[in-house]
Amino acid sequence: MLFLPWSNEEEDLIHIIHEETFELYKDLIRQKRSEYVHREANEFEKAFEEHTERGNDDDIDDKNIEYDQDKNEFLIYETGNNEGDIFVEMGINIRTEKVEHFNVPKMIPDADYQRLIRSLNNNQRKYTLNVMNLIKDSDKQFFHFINGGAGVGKSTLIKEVYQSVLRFYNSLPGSNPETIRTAICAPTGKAAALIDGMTLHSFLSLPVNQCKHKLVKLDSGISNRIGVKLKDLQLLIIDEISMVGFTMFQQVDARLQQIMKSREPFGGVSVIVSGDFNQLRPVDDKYIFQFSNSYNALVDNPLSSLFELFELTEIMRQKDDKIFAIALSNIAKGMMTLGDINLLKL
Ligand SMILES: Nc1ncnc2c1ncn2[C@@H]1O[C@H](COP(=O)(O)OP(=O)(O)OP(=O)(O)O)[C@@H](O)[C@H]1O
Repeated sequence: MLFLPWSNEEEDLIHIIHEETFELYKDLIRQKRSEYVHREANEFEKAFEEHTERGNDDDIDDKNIEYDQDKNEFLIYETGNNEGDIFVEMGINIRTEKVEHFNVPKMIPDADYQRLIRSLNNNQRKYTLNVMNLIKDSDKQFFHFINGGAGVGKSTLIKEVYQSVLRFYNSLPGSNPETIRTAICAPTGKAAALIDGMTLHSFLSLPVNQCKHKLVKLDSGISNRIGVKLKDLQLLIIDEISMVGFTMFQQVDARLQQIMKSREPFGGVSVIVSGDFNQLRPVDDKYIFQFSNSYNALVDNPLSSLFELFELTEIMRQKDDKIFAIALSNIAKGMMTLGDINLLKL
């Protein structure tokens, strides 16, 4: 009935005998439905499961990233925090007129910033000072990985670091607040919204379809326009890194090299990544770092070997949330207590 055209809600939809109306218009309903529903929900689930199983069976050939010129797969997204191009995701080959859009970094009000800084715990504070010293005192590129279980304050920390770095850059004489010198991103729209950032796809115009393992080279005009916007980029912060797969991480590296016109890793841009590898894993891809249960990195990715590890351990969530976060952390370590089991049974 969803697909039956109507003009008066009361007469056409509410005060009717549904079975009779359906019988009367079933051909039209089926025809309209077929225009919108191409696959049933359970078919999607089945396809997704099959795809995941296949992905697990044969590991991705990471060397197989190709660079080619296929403009349809590569679009500059119109809005900040979207997940990508809906037409491309649906496999519809429509060229829509696009304009690149960057969220110009926004400083939070002074009072909020001071409150944020004052609320930091010791480790968060130490880490911030470390980053600020690196930013202020040298041009040396750095790569950090902030690791820690659920609720230890990783997102809070990177939001604060981003604000601190932004303030520093904006305080430099002659600085242009419209210039993007630091950016904060996440792999999904939801995660990006939580940190007031952009998706990696939007920010770096990455291809939506990760399965093809192709990074399409930017059209030179687009590349130049992005290059102008990002030419001063010095620090990229990425949250929820566990959801960024091996392939996507390489694409971030390649895209930054292309935009910054530099063969240095990540185009010479410093990178801070933050996440918990016991939480969500990448869709249809393997982790960028491989971890054993004891959190030791078994480095099999040249990019991951660049990263210095920083751990946050103190769970910052309040009351009930904190108990839940501890239970999650125990599960991740394979050390569940009876209390944890009972909590999850409720
Ligand atoms: N220093 C702090 N003082 C007080 N509360 C804090 C502090 N750091 C973080 N929090 C609070 O703890 C909670 C968890 O923080 P946050 O979301 O930053 O953790 P996370 O490690 O990113 O968690 P997850 O991995 O589950 O996303 C939030 O409610 C946050 O406001």
